[in-house]
Amino acid sequence: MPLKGLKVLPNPVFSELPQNYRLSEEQKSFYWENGYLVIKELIDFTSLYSYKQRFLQICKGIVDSPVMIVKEQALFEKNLKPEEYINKLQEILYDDVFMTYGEHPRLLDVISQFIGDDITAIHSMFINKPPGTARHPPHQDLFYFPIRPVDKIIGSWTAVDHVNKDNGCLYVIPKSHKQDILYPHGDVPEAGKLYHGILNEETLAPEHARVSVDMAPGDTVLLHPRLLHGSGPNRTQRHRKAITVHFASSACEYVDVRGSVQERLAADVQAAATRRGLRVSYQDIWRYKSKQVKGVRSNL
Ligand SMILES: O=C(O)CCC(=O)C(=O)O
Ligand SMILES: [Fe+2]
Repeated sequence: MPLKGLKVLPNPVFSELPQNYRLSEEQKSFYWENGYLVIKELIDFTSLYSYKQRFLQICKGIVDSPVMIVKEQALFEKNLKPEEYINKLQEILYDDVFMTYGEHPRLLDVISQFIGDDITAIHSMFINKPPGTARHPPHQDLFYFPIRPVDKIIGSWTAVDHVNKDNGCLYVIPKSHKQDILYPHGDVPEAGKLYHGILNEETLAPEHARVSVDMAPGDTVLLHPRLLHGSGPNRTQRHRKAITVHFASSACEYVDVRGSVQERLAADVQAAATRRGLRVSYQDIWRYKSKQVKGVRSNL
């Protein structure tokens, strides 16, 4: 019988590694110059293990969790086990176990060295990427966020499994965040309906400008929200698990995206909410799904 309602206590003690992490000047300037920064072994194995376990418990339906489950349709149609077709879990900030990532003291210490001590987590996912998953086309995360200023938003993506080119690791286009351009995004070939990518991607930097980010479990890459990045298909028999949260300074503001390239997505998201009987603005949706993780909540 499923143990619905089983309460799994979060593990607030991260004993394997120190709770703080001081960045060097070189690391900080690498981030601002290139739009990304890899930090080796930032997250401890106890935490990573608890995220893997939580994912499997959710797949098996033995715990209650408020996360949103996203399936890869082509894999779902093959009658596989849930962990072989569930591509990702969204909105993980209010899950008892996954929330320990967005509130991880060592990660927040790093984040505060870029955006200050008042931090709101705005977007969150656990990504499974099972064997056979399609590519995630090149995109800019800022396309999704009705929040500015851009330099006060930062993404954190931690490898839970080993990730390399074969199982669809991330790639980045270094320095692409430096141009003050937010590209139009939409449906693109081979990416299914799950992901938006930049339209006319052939006009972007050539393939060889892409830098693959191979990572071991616990390694973490920080991403500037305007940086062009994506990931390849998973061509192996291994999963490619990762956990990711975007953070913004709580002093950021919601902005009106009408008249911008973000307008259509905002209208689609709002229309979907309206169909479910929710009369809320796009900004309200972002307000509901975000969470204060450090300091004082002000504008967001
Ligand atoms: O994990 C991936 O493959 C890509 C994740 C990503 O860039 C995103 O969801 O915005
Ligand atoms: Fe992304």
